[in-house]
This record gives sequence, structure tokens and C-alpha cells, in this order.
Amino acid sequence: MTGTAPVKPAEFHVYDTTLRDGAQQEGLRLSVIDKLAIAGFLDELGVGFIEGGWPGANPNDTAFFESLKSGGPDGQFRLQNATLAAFGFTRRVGMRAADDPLTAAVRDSGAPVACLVAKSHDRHVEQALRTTLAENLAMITDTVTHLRAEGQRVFVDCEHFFDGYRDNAAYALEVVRTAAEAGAEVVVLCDTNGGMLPNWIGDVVAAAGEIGVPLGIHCHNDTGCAVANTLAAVDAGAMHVQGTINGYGERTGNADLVSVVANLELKYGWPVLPAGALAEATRLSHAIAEVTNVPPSGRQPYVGLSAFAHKAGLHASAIKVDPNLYQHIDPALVGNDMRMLVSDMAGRANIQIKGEELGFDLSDRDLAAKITDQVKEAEAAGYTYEAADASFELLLRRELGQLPELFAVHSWRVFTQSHHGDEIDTEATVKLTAKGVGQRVVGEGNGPVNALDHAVRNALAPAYPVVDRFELIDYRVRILDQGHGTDATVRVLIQTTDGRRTWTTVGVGQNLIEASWEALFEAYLFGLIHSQASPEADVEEPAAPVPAGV
Ligand SMILES: CC(=O)SCCNC(=O)CCNC(=O)[C@H](O)C(C)(C)COP(=O)(O)OP(=O)(O)OC[C@H]1O[C@@H](n2cnc3c(N)ncnc32)[C@H](O)[C@@H]1OP(=O)(O)O
Ligand SMILES: CC(=O)C(=O)O
Repeated sequence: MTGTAPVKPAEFHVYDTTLRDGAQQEGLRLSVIDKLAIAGFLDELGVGFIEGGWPGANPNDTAFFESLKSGGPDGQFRLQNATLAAFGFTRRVGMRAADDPLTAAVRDSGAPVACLVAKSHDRHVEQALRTTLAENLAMITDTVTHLRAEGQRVFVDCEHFFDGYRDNAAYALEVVRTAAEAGAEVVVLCDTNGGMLPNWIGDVVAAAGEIGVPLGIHCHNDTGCAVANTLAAVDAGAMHVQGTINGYGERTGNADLVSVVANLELKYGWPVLPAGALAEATRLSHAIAEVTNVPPSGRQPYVGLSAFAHKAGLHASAIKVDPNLYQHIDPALVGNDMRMLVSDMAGRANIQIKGEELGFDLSDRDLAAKITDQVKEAEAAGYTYEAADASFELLLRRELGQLPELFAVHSWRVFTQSHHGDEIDTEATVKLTAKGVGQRVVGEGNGPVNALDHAVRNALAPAYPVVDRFELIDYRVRILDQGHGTDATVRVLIQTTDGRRTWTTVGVGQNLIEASWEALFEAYLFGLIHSQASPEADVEEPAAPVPAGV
């Protein structure tokens, strides 16, 4: 690798603000219980500081700090690694810090650290605070001094520092100096509007470093550079990085702390988390996403589902020799996995690696080439195996002569009728033979796929009771040739679970019901093949009923 990593400062802070700045993301709403759950995950990741919110600003954040004082609802919650920080701002204009109720809320929050946002851009002081530059400095001194005297460690977030530096560098630097002289342990330079680029950040942090106080960095992602800007600040001497898990935050978000710490640990070689913690990053990032109810981005660096997914044939053929040829790190270092995708961009190597992953020997080049051609042809017709691993496995089994005939379908039909124009009934009939016994079963449903699902399930159940545990959990339709109105080709993807594993199958056709049937048939076939292979599925809890509406 060219370029050398900077030397790690003697003291280095990883400061998480998911519960405060992350919660400023549109659509994200965290209850006290959510915050406690996330704090637990952050602590497990090993961040040094967890900013829990702004006590006094809203009842939820106040309740979170109160709850932590008594160990959460069950009295057992304790942070093992992290130090709790309470966010607040400098005292109000014209008031004494000791009399300001919001300063009191931070002071009385029980958090050992107070992180205060202070204005550092002269225009903001004059226009937003509507006060003098001198009074802003007095507000900083008074608030920091008061909280220090009350026994709190204090960090100061200099809001709009980089924009402020451009307009009035002397004043922005004066704010840093004032905060440090009043007792701030770290002065954090904030790219509040997120408009900076790495070299600008680096230059300004280096200039502020001349003051000789410990500096931190807090970047928003409006230029898409929050992580790069954070690293540029570290290169220029910052010893404290702020960010949020998964990059949550106002507008386009904050620096994604997962990427920041992974870069520091794996690229700079700096141990910034407890030993072994980084290998939990994928699990913890996804666990936090479950709590925030924001779907994780597949393309998130390091921990995204696609972060180590390989689609192109050329990549796969090199990966067969050595995975590192097309990966910047071993995915296990962050708890992620390599995934091989099968699509029309696949070459033999994708098919061979994927086949091996599924337990099939595809080392025969001609056989692998034949399957590759079949995949390309099917994909050209509208199938997608990248999203439907189960259908790909069935295709392989068919080609390898390893597809057991667990049941044979003779016919199926669907019938929908409306009564007096409002009530609509759907009925499906399936005729099949399973374990030598013929069945002709009628299923009803609130839509054709639902009715077919009931019919095929009831027809298979006498021979294979395990089907009662199969639950259709997702059904997606995509029109493939959009110019074609109602005679367009459609693709249906069905996701099914048996409570232990989840699988996806695909069907394609000009008839929506036909495409749905194909995906449904494959869903049952795949589920049955695997329940035969591991019959312990028979003792699982029954699945919930089939979702309505299809
Ligand atoms: C860059 C950041 O993300 S900083 C964090 C921002 N987060 C939030 O704002 C979320 C929580 N905020 C809130 O709940 C509310 O804004 C509160 C409780 C803090 C204040 O609410 P209100 O008293 O109703 O004031 P409002 O929000 O309308 O305006 C903010 C006031 O704080 C003042 N203020 C802004 N920054 C600072 C500061 N660093 N120090 C002191 N006062 C400040 C403003 O001048 C304004 O004063 P005014 O009331 O005299 O007009
Ligand atoms: C403090 C903060 O969140 C900011 O300046 O962006």
C-alpha cells in the first residue's frame, strides 16, 4: 500500500452520537427502551463515549438519562466500556450558566461527560444568537467553567467551525482557545453543514492544531465525504472522532462510525476498539438497524450485505484463485461474509463457487460452462438468480440429475368471481400425486396466489405434514418489458420460510398467475427437499398464516 498511516495519538476517542445526532434523522424516532437497547449494542462494539441525547430538551431524552441512573427498567443496565455523555448548549444569552435550566439538566443528568455545542461562526453569533461576539465567548467560558466546577468532564462542539473559519478565522480560533482555557478537555470542530472536502478539512484542522489543544472532528455527509473528512482531520492531528452507527443523522447523515473505526483499525492499524470487537461490527450494525427500524443499506461499506458480494465473471474467476484479489479486506475481520452472485454476468467461476457453497461438485469445466449458458439464457428471459438462490439450486439439481420427484403436479386452475360487483371470491384447484397418492384439492383465498398456496399446501400436507410450517413471507412482482401494457412479461419473486431458514424462488411469464405458480411450486419443492435433508424441521413451531392480499 502506498502512503503511510499517521502515528496514533497517545489518547484517542471514539465518540458515538447515534442517540443524539443520529436521532435527528428524518423518520427516526427512538423510545427510551430503543435508546437503552442501542446503548447496549454500542457498548458491546466498544466505543469510548455514548452521547445519550439532550437532557432537558425533550421528555424522552430526560427520561433516558433518569433511567440510566437506576440501571434501566430492570436495574441491571450498566455500560461496561463506554462513558456516557450528555449533550447541551452554552448558556442562554444574558443569563448565568448556574441559572440556566438547560445547563442544569446537563449537569444533573448523571453523565460524567457534558458535550456542549457552541457557536464558532461569527455570522451565526450575530444572526442566529443575536448577540455580540464577546458575549458568545463569555457564554462558553461561563458554561464550561460551571460544569467543570460541578465535576463534569466537558467537550465543546464548535458548530459551523469550518464555514466560520473561512469567514473569520481569527474568531473561530478564538472560540477554540476560549473553550480550552475554560477547561474543555477536547474541542470538537464541526462541519455542521457538511459542505467540506477532505483537503479543506485537513488544512483547517492543522491550523487549529497550532493552538495546542486536543481537537476532535464531527462531520456531516452532505458532500458524501463525511468519513473521508473525518480521516483527513485525524491525519491533521484530531484525537477524537464523532459519528453515528450506519451514518444516521440529519439530512444526509453523519460520518458512519462503523466505516471510521474499520478504517482506523484495518487501514491505519490503530486499535481503537477493544480486542475482537470489530469482528462484531456487522452483527451490531444490523442489530441497531433493527431497533431504529431503518432498513440497512446493502451497499454500506464493510458491513453491508453487498459489501463483499461478487457478481462479475472476471472477479469470480480471480477469487477462485485467491479471494483477496478482488477484496480489500477479509470480510471476517468485520464479521461479514463473501457472497457469490449468480446472474447473466456470471462466468464459469461464479457458478462453480456458488455450486460448491451449496454443496455440489461443479469442477467439470464443461458442466459448469453448460450451466452458465443456461443461467444466461434464463436471465435473458427474465429470471434472476441473484435474488433467488433457491431457484438456482433447483436448476443445478435438475442439470445434475439430483432433483427428487417428491410430487408431480397434473394440473392447476384458478377461478375468481365477483358477486353483485362488490364481494370477490377466489378459488384454486390443484391436482397432484405425492408419495403415490393422488389429491385433488380446492383452496380459497383473498387473491389467486393465496388460493393457490392454500390448495397446494392442503394437497401436499397428507404426504408431507411439514408444509404446515412453510410461510410465504414476501411476494414481489416486476413488469419486465414496460412498453407492453397488460400483455407484458412479469417476474415474480416469492420468499418463504419454515421458521429456520428463508428461501427465495422466481417465476417468469406473460401471465401473472402462471409466473406466480412457478415461483410457488419451486418454493414448496425447495422447502420439501431441505426438510427431507434435515427432518428436525418437523419439530419446529408452526408458522403464522399466509399473508393476505395476493
Ligand atoms: C448542530 C446541531 O445539530 S446542534 C443540536 C440541535 N438539536 C436540536 O435542536 C434538538 C433539540 N432542541 C430542542 O429541543 C429545542 O430547540 C431547545 C429545547 C434546545 C430550545 O428550544 P426553544 O427554547 O424553544 O428555542 P428554539 O429552538 O426556537 O431556538 C433556539 C434558541 O437557542 C439559542 N441558541 C442556539 N444555539 C445556542 C447555543 N449554542 N448556546 C446558547 N443558545 C443557543 C437560539 O438563539 C434560540 O434562542 P431564542 O430562544 O432566544 O430565539
Ligand atoms: C454539534 C453538531 O451536531 C454539529 O455541529 O453538527
